[in-house]
Amino acid sequence: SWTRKLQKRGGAARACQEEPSLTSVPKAFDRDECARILALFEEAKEEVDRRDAMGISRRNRWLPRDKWDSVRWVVERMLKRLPSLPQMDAENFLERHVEFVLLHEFREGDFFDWHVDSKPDDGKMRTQNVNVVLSSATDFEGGALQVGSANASLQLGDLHAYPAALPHKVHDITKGRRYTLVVATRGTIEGYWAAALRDYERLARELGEEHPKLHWILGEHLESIERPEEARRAFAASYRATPQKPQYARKFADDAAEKHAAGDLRGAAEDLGMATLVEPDDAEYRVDLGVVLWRLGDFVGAEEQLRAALERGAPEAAVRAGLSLVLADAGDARGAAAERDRAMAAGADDAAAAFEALEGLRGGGGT
Ligand SMILES: O=C(O)CCC(=O)C(=O)O
Ligand SMILES: [Fe+2]
Repeated sequence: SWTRKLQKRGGAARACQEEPSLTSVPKAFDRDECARILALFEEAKEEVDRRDAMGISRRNRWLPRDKWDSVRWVVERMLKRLPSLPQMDAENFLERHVEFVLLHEFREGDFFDWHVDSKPDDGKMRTQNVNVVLSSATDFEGGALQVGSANASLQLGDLHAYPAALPHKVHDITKGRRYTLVVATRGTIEGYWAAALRDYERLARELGEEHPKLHWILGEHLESIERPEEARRAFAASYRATPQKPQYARKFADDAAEKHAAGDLRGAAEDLGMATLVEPDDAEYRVDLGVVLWRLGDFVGAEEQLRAALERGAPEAAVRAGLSLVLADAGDARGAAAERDRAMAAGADDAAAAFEALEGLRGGGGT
């Protein structure tokens, strides 16, 4: 199935041109119009939305559906200025293509970390986000709206549209208040998810080292389209890009040790696989993974990990002892003998101890 996946990927036509991601119309609404839009929400209930784990801190006011007639003129303007939206009259558009109409308020200290508002399997078919800036640039500080790698302009009345599936974030607001109108639209656009995946891959590549969450978003997407191996790599890249990377790797290795002790070899191999992806240069995790793969009967994988461990400075006598057992089990008696000799030459006592410990594991017991 691996090769099939790879073929599918390689064979897919690649767009040679990047999708337009953020469309901006400066001053699409004048000062009075912005005030009128704000006033539409005067009676709406204020909801404090604080979800730390998701990087959300803001206030929401939802426009109830029975008040949607009052934003028809706003939607009309959007349709006129954004020709890429499905064109029809505003009433129909609201009826068919609008999921919700929302006012965002960000106060000092608020933020909205990297996220996407659309997933292929969420059943919502949310496509474009349409935002109107309802505060003057002098009313607040910070709060940049970053859409992919671009920053949207934040002048009063500016109109922005971008794919809901394109990672975006509102940077920390350091002063004042920042209001935006959010109109969530849905539709069916051919190629939407293919374009989204290209964006995820590009952003992970270009910004991922500074913004680990972009790898995470890519990983979740790959998971949802059933590409679990690639998803794991993306999650590992996310851990790798954080300052806590050694702790994450250690945690995976510790979990693996527990699973190994409990006889869950597959679980242990998976966790150690993550540890080696998060800390590719760590010799110890490779030794552990090599041993688990050997016990699982994956001799090719085991040899690969043990040799990689040697290259990264793992204790030679013990690791060559392991290699010798792996090669013996793989049916390579000559290779096994050669590694045994090298192990003994590197340190007879250490080699003997390693042989004993590993032979103990081989009995199928060990625990
Ligand atoms: O700038 C804003 O408040 C909008 C940000 C956002 O995440 C959205 O509209 O989906
Ligand atoms: Fe969003």
